[in-house]
Amino acid sequence: MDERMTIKVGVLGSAGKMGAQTCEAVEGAGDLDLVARIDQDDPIAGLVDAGAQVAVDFTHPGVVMDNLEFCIRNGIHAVVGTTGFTDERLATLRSWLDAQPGVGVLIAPNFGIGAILMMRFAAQAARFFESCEIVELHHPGKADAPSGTAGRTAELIAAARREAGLGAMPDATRTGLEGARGADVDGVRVHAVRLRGLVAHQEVIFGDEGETFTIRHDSLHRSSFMPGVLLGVRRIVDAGGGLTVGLERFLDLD
Ligand SMILES: NC(=O)C1=CN([C@@H]2O[C@H](COP(=O)(O)OP(=O)(O)OC[C@H]3O[C@@H](n4cnc5c(N)ncnc54)[C@H](OP(=O)(O)O)[C@@H]3O)[C@@H](O)[C@H]2O)C=CC1
Ligand SMILES: O=C(O)C1=N[C@H](C(=O)O)C[C@H](O)C1
Repeated sequence: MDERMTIKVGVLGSAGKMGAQTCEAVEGAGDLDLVARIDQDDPIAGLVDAGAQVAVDFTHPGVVMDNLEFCIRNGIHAVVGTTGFTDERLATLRSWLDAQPGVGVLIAPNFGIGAILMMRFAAQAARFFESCEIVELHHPGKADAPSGTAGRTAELIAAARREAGLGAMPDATRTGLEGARGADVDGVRVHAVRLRGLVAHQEVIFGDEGETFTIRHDSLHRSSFMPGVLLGVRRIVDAGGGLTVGLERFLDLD
């Protein structure tokens, strides 16, 4: 490919588990050019010096907003896998992007194609079952719980239940140790497992009279996220600016 046609990519969190995998994937893509590796102690201005058009962020919920403020202000598109995006944070991003027309940001709770389908199928199934709980399972190096994916799945299920007119799920628990019933995310119970040997896994379990229905997704290696990351990089450049939440928006699922 003509070098002038390549997309110049910088990676934030480049020494981390996902950042390192992303650097390798970008270097292996003929249409992308890895121009900057930025980790904890490197100045983020390196993105501008290197002429990055797109920054991929796999850092930490505590620093990602500062990174995005910098990228947007400097006209650099961003593809973000880092977790921790509340409605309030998304509103802040929209206001920053309004001031920089043409700059695009993709926030993707999960880049795994199977994980996106899991979320989609869970939302479809939600209205047919009285009960639903989520079990997410990850490596013990994960800083946040529950996972961003589990939070997003719970929100999608809750929205589908509301639309179908379903009320609260049955649960007779009156006593118990704190945490035993997991976290309540929009009325959906989410349980987080942290275990050596795991990468990223999730089960969505539905139940009703006489039957259960389980949807399970397993990321067995971080390479599973890379086709989604590269797709996000390619699509954000032509997205016309603004905020996109969820890689499914680029997958033509409907
Ligand atoms: N959307 C998706 O599909 C996926 C999302 N994730 C999410 O991505 C995030 C990163 O995960 P993971 O790679 O496992 O985490 P790691 O802890 O392995 O990597 C994070 C890296 O970012 C570095 N870092 C911290 N602050 C900055 C900063 N200001 N600028 C640049 N780099 C910085 C860290 O340095 P130091 O260690 O010194 O702090 C570390 O090297 C998490 O939020 C995780 O949940 C993970 C997998 C898939
Ligand atoms: O930290 C991880 O590893 C992962 N984080 C994301 C999340 O919190 O949903 C995506 C995937 O589950 C891996």
